[in-house]
Amino acid sequence: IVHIAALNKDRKIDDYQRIYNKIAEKIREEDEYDGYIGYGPILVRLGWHSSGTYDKTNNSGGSYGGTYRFKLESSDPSNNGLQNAAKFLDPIYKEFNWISHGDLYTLGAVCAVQEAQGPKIPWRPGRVDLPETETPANGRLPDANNGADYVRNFYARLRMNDREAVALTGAHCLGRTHYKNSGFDGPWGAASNSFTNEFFVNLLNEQWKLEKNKSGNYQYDSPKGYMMLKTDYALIQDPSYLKIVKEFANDEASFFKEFASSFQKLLENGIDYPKGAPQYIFKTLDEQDI
Ligand code: HEM
Ligand SMILES: NC(=O)CCn1cnc2ccccc21
Repeated sequence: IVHIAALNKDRKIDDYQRIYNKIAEKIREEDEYDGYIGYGPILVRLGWHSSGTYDKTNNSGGSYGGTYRFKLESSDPSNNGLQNAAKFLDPIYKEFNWISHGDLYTLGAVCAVQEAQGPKIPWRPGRVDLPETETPANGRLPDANNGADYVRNFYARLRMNDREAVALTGAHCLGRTHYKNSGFDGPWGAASNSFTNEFFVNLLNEQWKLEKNKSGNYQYDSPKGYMMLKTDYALIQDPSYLKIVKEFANDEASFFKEFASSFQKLLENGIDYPKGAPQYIFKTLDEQDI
């Protein structure tokens, strides 16, 4: 399968910055969502899940076709709860319906990371809406009840190495798990809407206890009320992953650098960008004094 980015000569950076600002202002405005966490974390998850269906073996899935908009994909149990992110973006799509769904979902995730004081994520437009027939089957997104070998194999399908895998999972500094969505709960402690390296600091510094939760799933809990999935905890069980966790816990700048490149790679998996395709780095609201 080949997906070529469509170059749209009529649209320049300020067109996309306008959409970025609309999303950023709406995140700022609707701050009460999910116990005042806000919409940032779930917008990041929507961009990740619409990209995480990618399979390098046949270059299928991924963000290009915007197929999350079809029932088959949005009703995947792995996508429970993401409807809230899609509903958040609906009015913005109606106002700027010249943008493709794939570009909107990924732009929303980039905006959410940057507005949470995370790193700048370079972004390229050109995804093209594909028909429902192109929707990938359910089951391509990862299952949290697994260890390091599963995590390594899963990320390999997305062309990610150990360093990229650890960096990407660092996005679990944002938001929280919800029983009704995934059968995991917590953290009772501070769920965050700021993008930091805390996920790695917590992994190394907290005492973790494997517990069976009320849904019958196993998760690691800490005295401070933090939680980790088994796939999170795997990052300190595996020697190669552990080395990288320590680096990112001690050097937030190196985490930010690796996250930015890995997240752009994740959001662009499966897309061929022609020579001269534009790449944008958006300004935050703060940088524009908005
Ligand atoms: C092995 C890989 C991964 C597994 C098994 C996993 C699993 C999960 C689960 C079970 C939740 C809770 C969903 C809910 O109950 O609402 C969650 C939330 C989240 N995930 Fe992951 N995840 C993985 C990788 C990633 C990656 C690569 C990113 C982004 C780069 C990411 C970003 C997020 C965010 C931001 C949330 C919070 C959403 C919210 O607060 O509503 N995750 N993840
Ligand atoms: N600070 C916390 O205990 C929550 C961090 N956290 C750990 N694994 C997660 C998975 C999804 C969202 C937040 C997560």
